[in-house]
Amino acid sequence: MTTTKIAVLGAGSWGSILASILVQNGGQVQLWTRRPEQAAEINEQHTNQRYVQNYHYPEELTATSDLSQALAGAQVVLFTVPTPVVRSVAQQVSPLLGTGEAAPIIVHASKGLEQETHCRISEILAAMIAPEKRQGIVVLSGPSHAEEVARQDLTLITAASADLACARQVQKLFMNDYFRVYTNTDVIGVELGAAFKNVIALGAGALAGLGYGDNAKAALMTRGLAEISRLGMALGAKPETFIGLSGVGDLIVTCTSVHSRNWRAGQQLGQGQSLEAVVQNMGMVIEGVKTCQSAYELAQQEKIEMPITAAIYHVLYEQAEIKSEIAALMRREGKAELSWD
Ligand SMILES: NC(=O)C1=CN([C@@H]2O[C@H](COP(=O)(O)OP(=O)(O)OC[C@H]3O[C@@H](n4cnc5c(N)ncnc54)[C@H](O)[C@@H]3O)[C@@H](O)[C@H]2O)C=CC1
Ligand SMILES: O=C(CO)COP(=O)(O)O
Repeated sequence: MTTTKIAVLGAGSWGSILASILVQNGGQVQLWTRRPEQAAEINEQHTNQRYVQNYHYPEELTATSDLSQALAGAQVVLFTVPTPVVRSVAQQVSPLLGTGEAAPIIVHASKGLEQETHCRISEILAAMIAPEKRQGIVVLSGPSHAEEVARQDLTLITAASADLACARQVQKLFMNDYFRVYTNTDVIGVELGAAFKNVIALGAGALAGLGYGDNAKAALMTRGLAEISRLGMALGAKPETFIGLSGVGDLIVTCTSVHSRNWRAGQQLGQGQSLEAVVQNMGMVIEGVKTCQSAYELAQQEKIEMPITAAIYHVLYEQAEIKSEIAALMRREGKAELSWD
């Protein structure tokens, strides 16, 4: 069996742990970071303390701050940088890729929408990387906190692509005894479920920060899923995707886990901290904050009712009080639960 050469771009918590799985599965991985000192820490100490504490990376994993070195001969290029920088990283990557037979499969594992354009990540990648420089674009998504994957807890995710053969190749690269991958062809549904669940997780954290209990959490998740599905379907997603791993699966994990940065950010907002302080102190990406604006604007554009998303938008962008937003949600006129009733 030939070894697959893989470039992983972004050495934060998710990129570094995905790189670790790929090495454990026999891949030849180059992990790219902008910061030479982080590459040195990974190569020499086999740690990445700022992002994943107390974890020893496989010694075969090599990191580099030289993008052309990371991409040299790569058959698979995995983007794991935060949504706001995907476009600029793809712009740097594109001139360094081979064409035709030498073109790699492009994979991404980021969960957000570009704030200004509302683009999904695969749309950004398709715009920035010419068709002759890629075999296909695959999205990896599902309930998967890096901290738990690091300790080899059982994790199931989805590899979605319009090109099923590419999704199957990526599935094969990642599958092992603790990491199981399903394929899906609904790229829109998988990407939108991943992006919008982060917004709802901010709300779940805020409820926890204010001391609300499990009833409120379950209500928010259920009605949040209804909003995600409504907007997702208006934007071309298949409804069944939202009851899959990248939909309700990821919504559950992000709304209930202390590992979630979005949930923790919401909790801190609920406890009265300012958004600026929360973002500053997290030191890692909180995708839901920017994606909330895109979701809010898309809902208005598509004329889709998304009261929970709108309430979170009012808190994040219009300095609304969380408690008054909750009161307004509870006082909305009575509705049928299902839109077809
Ligand atoms: N952490 C997790 O458990 C999971 C994260 N994700 C998604 O993966 C994406 C990345 O998340 P994390 O790794 O957790 O974020 P992180 O905040 O831990 O790390 C982000 C990394 O991107 C790098 N970066 C930032 N700006 C950059 C730029 N302009 N050029 C190059 N590198 C840059 C940072 O230096 C850092 O190494 C997000 O979209 C997130 O939603 C998806 C599943 C699980
Ligand atoms: O997407 C995730 C788990 O599936 C990670 O969520 P956070 O970005 O909120 O930590």
